[in-house]
Amino acid sequence: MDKLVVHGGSTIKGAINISGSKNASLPILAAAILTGEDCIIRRVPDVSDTNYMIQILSALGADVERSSGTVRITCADICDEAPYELVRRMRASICVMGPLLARKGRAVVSLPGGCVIGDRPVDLHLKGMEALGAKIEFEGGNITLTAPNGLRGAEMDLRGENGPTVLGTDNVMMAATLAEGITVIESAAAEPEVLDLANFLNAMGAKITGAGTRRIVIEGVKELKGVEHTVIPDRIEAGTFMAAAALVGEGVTLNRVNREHLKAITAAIVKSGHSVEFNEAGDSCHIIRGENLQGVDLNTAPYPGYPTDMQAQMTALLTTTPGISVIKDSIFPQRFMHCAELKRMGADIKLDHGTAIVRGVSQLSAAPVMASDLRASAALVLAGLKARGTTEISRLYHIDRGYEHIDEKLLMLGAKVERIPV
Ligand SMILES: CC(=O)N[C@H]1[C@@H](OP(=O)(O)OP(=O)(O)OC[C@H]2O[C@@H](n3ccc(=O)[nH]c3=O)[C@H](O)[C@@H]2O)O[C@H](CO)[C@@H](O)[C@@H]1O
Ligand SMILES: C=C(OP(=O)(O)O)C(=O)O
Repeated sequence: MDKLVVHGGSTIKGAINISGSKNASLPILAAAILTGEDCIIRRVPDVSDTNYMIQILSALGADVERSSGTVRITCADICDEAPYELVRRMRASICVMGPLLARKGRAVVSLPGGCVIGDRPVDLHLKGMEALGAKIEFEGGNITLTAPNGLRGAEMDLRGENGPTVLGTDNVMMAATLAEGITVIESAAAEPEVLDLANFLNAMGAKITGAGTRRIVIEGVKELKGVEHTVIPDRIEAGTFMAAAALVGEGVTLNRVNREHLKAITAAIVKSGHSVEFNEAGDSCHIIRGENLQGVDLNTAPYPGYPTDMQAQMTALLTTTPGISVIKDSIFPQRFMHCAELKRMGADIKLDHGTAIVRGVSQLSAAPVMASDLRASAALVLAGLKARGTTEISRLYHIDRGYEHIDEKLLMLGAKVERIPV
């Protein structure tokens, strides 16, 4: 369990490359199950979540090779039961369910448990699989789905109480690629990661239209083939470094980004008084810390709204932004574990039913803090960069789930950070 020591109070400057998206990579790696041919996936970030997904695929019988950012997967002969010991470590392992069911006619996957960011049910995933004709049974903490005669296309609405489901849309879309007939998903998630998965599946020979909108239509095909694909840039990693640049930057450039995917995050950072300039191609941006800053009100929403995965980091930025900011998380109303730790560093935050009311203070002070989840840990790193003194962040494995070599990237920008193996 490594620790990160952040010596606060210095500035960051320079340029870094943003990695491939963790949340696009995970379902794309799982989608390789849909074919017996070789899939080559590039820019897969070297983070523990993608490593777990690779371990799950290997345990299912896939032949997997990883060399830096490129992963080659061949699922010539695979079994249909995902091992609990691996699945329980990562909620996104649920994305093997759709591909296994479509390819093997049966899938056994552990029911994911609760999570520190809130309740994370899979009822919408199962609603979709049932609509495609799967029989579902629960036993011993596992879900068993069967469709011995194959899946059939169907129309369904996957809207939940808090909006669409990203991995639920991915799962059903993957299952429907090999179903007989046409599937229509209404109230689908429109996140860029869903579109990236659809592009991967279409390159494999699937017939998917409408991905990236609220209505996805999938015409089932008999089989899919191997393909090469490059994963989209990680918009949350980019947003996190944008927030760092806004907090303590002296001119920071982020390369390998996608302007379109960053609109809501850019708007929030600009509204709080900083400047974000993109190059003409929209794949690089330069952030200059502002002088006349103001609080902003945010509410997380499905894409193209403000992403819940950037809520904690923006909360950290706003702790030292003058004025009052009201931050609501409508997608995961309990996702405020970072606030207690930020308060230990001197932040003025009041929590009220899924809303954080942040009153900007002039300075944070370093403290030993504990990471509770992936984005909460990123928020603590940001606060540590800004704070006076040395902040020690324990349970760094949370941040290693989703940020590729974050300490090395911060060092490249001139931050004073040290990873201490414990
Ligand atoms: C690996 C990955 O890509 N993870 C992302 C994905 O998670 P994930 O796909 O698991 O999140 P969902 O989009 O499914 O969750 C959105 C909302 O729907 C609810 N819900 C979800 C499924 C379901 O069957 N029933 C139900 O009620 C959830 O509790 C939540 O309130 O999207 C989230 C929302 O953008 C992000 O925070 C996660 O980083
Ligand atoms: C919550 C996240 O991931 P996961 O859905 O895998 O827990 C995230 O990436 O912020």
